Formats: sequence, C-alpha cells, structure tokens
Amino acid sequence: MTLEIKGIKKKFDHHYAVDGISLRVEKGEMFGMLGANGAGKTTSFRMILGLLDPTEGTVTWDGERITYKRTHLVGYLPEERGLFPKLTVKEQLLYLMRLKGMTKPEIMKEMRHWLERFQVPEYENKKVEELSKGNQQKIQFMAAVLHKPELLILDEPFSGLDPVNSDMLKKAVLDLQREGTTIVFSSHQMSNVEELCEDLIMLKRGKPVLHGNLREIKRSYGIKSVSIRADYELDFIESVNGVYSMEKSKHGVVVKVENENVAEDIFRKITEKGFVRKFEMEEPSLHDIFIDKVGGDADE
Ligand SMILES: Nc1ncnc2c1ncn2[C@@H]1O[C@H](COP(=O)(O)OP(=O)(O)OP(=O)(O)O)[C@@H](O)[C@H]1O
Repeated sequence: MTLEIKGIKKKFDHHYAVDGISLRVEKGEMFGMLGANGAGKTTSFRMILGLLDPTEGTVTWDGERITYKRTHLVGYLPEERGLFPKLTVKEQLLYLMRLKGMTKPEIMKEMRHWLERFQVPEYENKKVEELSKGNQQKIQFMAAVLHKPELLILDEPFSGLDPVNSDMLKKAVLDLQREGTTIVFSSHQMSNVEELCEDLIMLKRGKPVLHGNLREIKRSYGIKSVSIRADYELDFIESVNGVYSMEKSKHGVVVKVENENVAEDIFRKITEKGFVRKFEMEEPSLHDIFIDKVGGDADE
C-alpha cells in the first residue's frame, strides 16, 4: 500500500497554491510536510483526501483515487478544528464514526479506549464547548483515528498543546505507525519533525525545495555548525573564506561554515595559534535548514 502523488498542482484564481509535487509514502511510514504559512500544505492534504480536485496531477492510495467510497480508509485531523460545540463527546464521535461505517458498539469500545489512553474518561458526556482547546484537540484526534484508518493525515497535530499533551499525542502517533498506519503530517515545530519522521518534503510557495530522507538531507546539507573553544582570541575566524556567521557563546564560538573544507581550514589556522580545547562539527538542525531554504517566507 502506497500513497503516490504525481505532479499535483492547484490553481486558485491566478496563482498556484501547489505547483508540482510528486512523492511516494510507503505503508507504515511517517512522512513530514513542511513549509512556511501559505506554502501549500493544507491544499496538498485536501487533494490527497479527495476533498479538492487537483488542477493537474494525480493522487492514489493503494493504486486508486480516494473518493467518498474510500473515506473509511483515511483519517484526517484538519488544521481548522471542526467539532460541533453543542454535542457531547459521545454524540460527536457516534455521529462522525458512523459516517465512516463503524457500528455503535465498535465506536463505544474504541472511544472508551482512547479516552482512557488520553486520561480523560470523564469527558464522554461533556459538551465539546466545555473542554479546553487542548482537550478538544484530543477529541478531534480521536475522530481521525477511531476507525483505524490505513492512511492518516495530520495537519498541525501538536499546535496549541502543552508539553505533556504534546508528548501524549506523539506517543499515540508513534504507536499507530508501529501498528502499520501510514502517516503524513505537517508541523511548524521542527523538533517534532526531527523526532518523528524519516522522510520529508519542504515546500516554498507550492514548490518542493527539499525532498528525501531526513538523515540524508542533514548529512548532505552543505552548511555545518562548528563549535570551538580555545585559549586565545578567535575573532579572526569571521574573515575566513566560507564562514557565514560567528556567534560568541559562554564557552567559545559557534561558527556556520559553507562546507567541511572550510571547517578544516579553520582547524588548521587555530592549531597554528596554540592549544584547541574544543573543536566539534555538528550537522545542521532542521530548524537551520528550514530558515535557509524557506527564508523570508517563514514567520518562525
Ligand atoms: N480556497 C481557496 N481559495 C483561494 N486561495 C486559497 C484557497 N485555499 C488556499 N488558498 C491559498 O493557497 C495558498 C496555500 O494555502 P495553504 O492553506 O495550503 O497553506 P499552508 O501551507 O497549509 O499554510 P499554513 O501553514 O498557514 O496552514 C495560500 O496562499 C492560500 O491563501
């Protein structure tokens, strides 16, 4: 079972919100979709789910388009949360999950399982409007997973959650992946993406600017960060060719360099001056890569 996206584009009026995305996500994979606000993530999700027709290109799950007849195979946590505030959690989930083809006993069993898991069993008969935003999100998440979808699309699942709830949800997402669910999610929090996904795509104004395996992307990414500590003045490093920036920290300096050769050059120069207490090269964080690739479009 594979999610296969081939050359999708979506044009609104005169501009392309999504402009040529192709990717494959294999069964059981966790895939990250990144981009600044307005980059085209939600529009892509809607096309994957068949809620929006692509202007060009195709999306298939297990070789077929996702039409309303196949919605029981997919789960969706939309960015704009869409629960009915006046219904109780139970009424809400009974309504939504029946649309996915589940029976009442199945829904009740799964609902109680998830309410226990999220440590809110007492919410069953509470109205949604009585719950905090974070707890409403747990219910919305349940509405995306109760029917055990094969493909799960999560649009900003961790936004607005406190660290405890965020971890709880992360664990749930990882367990679903372990059970074989294929998951595509978006997040503006790069640490979540680093923690969860193996492969990702980064969008800028609807176009992919990076695509592939996270570890591979980091390894092959030119810019590295070098942390240096020595017993003498290091200001001269700033003027070495290929140095992007230098920041002083409590224990030395952190230098961003164009590539490994520049780091080697710096290493040679400082060892000529005397004893080096620390010289450590780090791969860039996804946050750094995001800022570099998406640049002015990001409001992070
Ligand atoms: N129905 C629509 N009609 C016209 N323009 C739209 C419509 N939906 C989205 N857009 C535009 O398409 C672009 C991409 O929007 P989209 O919501 O997909 O971005 P996003 O990456 O999900 O952003 P965010 O991180 O803010 O959620 C934006 O410029 C948006 O204004």
